[in-house]
Amino acid sequence: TSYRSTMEDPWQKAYDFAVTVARKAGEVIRKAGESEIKVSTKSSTVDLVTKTDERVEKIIIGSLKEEFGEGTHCFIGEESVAKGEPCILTHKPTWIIDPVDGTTNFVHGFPFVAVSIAFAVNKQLEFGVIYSCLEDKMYKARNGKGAYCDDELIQVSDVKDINKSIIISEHGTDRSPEKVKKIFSTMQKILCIPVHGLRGSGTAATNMCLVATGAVEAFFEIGIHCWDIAAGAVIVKEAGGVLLDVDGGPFDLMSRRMVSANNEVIARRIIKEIEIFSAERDDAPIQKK
Ligand SMILES: O=P(O)(O)O[C@H]1[C@H](O)[C@@H](O)[C@H](O)[C@H](O)[C@@H]1O
Ligand SMILES: [Mg+2]
Repeated sequence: TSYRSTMEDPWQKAYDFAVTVARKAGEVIRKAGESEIKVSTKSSTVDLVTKTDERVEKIIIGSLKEEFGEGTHCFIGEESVAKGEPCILTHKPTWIIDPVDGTTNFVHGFPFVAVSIAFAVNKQLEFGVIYSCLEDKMYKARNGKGAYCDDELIQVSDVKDINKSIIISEHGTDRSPEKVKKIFSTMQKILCIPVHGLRGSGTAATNMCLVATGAVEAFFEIGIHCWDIAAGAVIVKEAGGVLLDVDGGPFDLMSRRMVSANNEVIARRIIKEIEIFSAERDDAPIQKK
């Protein structure tokens, strides 16, 4: 089935609502950061989760269900998937949510924490909203309508010379020595091209906003999940940037890997240096126990 609305601008209401919900969620996160944070772990001892992640996801999904009806819209949320909900993108209108992107930052008071909400229909991303709640910056973009930070149009940098670039990557939460070795080997090669600098904010969502505003030229990572990058993908694209797979092929939201850049020249130059390692797809069938 293909989902279409008869209205001229079918998803404007959903887009506006997402901005309101993201702001509300960010306020909850900001307040929660003022008191003691209780930390648990998920896939590894450095994959952190807090009560706030779970609470904020419930608030976001609860508000969206109330507004758009249960049944008709689908939801992929980081904490719901952690609890066993499916992570499969269908043609149905689907919300892809990371309630707290940068949970480690949140726990430590490192000032980059974002709420990421994206919306896809017929497997195409329609819009993305990222609220960097400690900086109080609202990033948003709708397919074909430009990208904004606090209502100001944003644009990627026009640097084409890799020697004049800043590149972002992250280490992720899988610390198996072979993977860490590849991550650092890639970083070493990029640093020695040389580039002006290597950075990392600790959240994929914020990193993609930094590409979109032109503060950096590219952000790439293997091991991220669809909820980390779905909203950012629309924002980067609408700011004039490009998205590619780490092997140079087309970007695949569920593949756990991505290069986002200001242009294809920079993206392909980075791709030449990336040492690829495996990460199981987000939509891989769940292993029967
Ligand atoms: O788990 P949260 O939602 O904080 O998200 C992840 C970040 O977005 C990654 O870039 C980053 O590399 C980490 O994998 C981190 O887990
Ligand atoms: Mg995340």
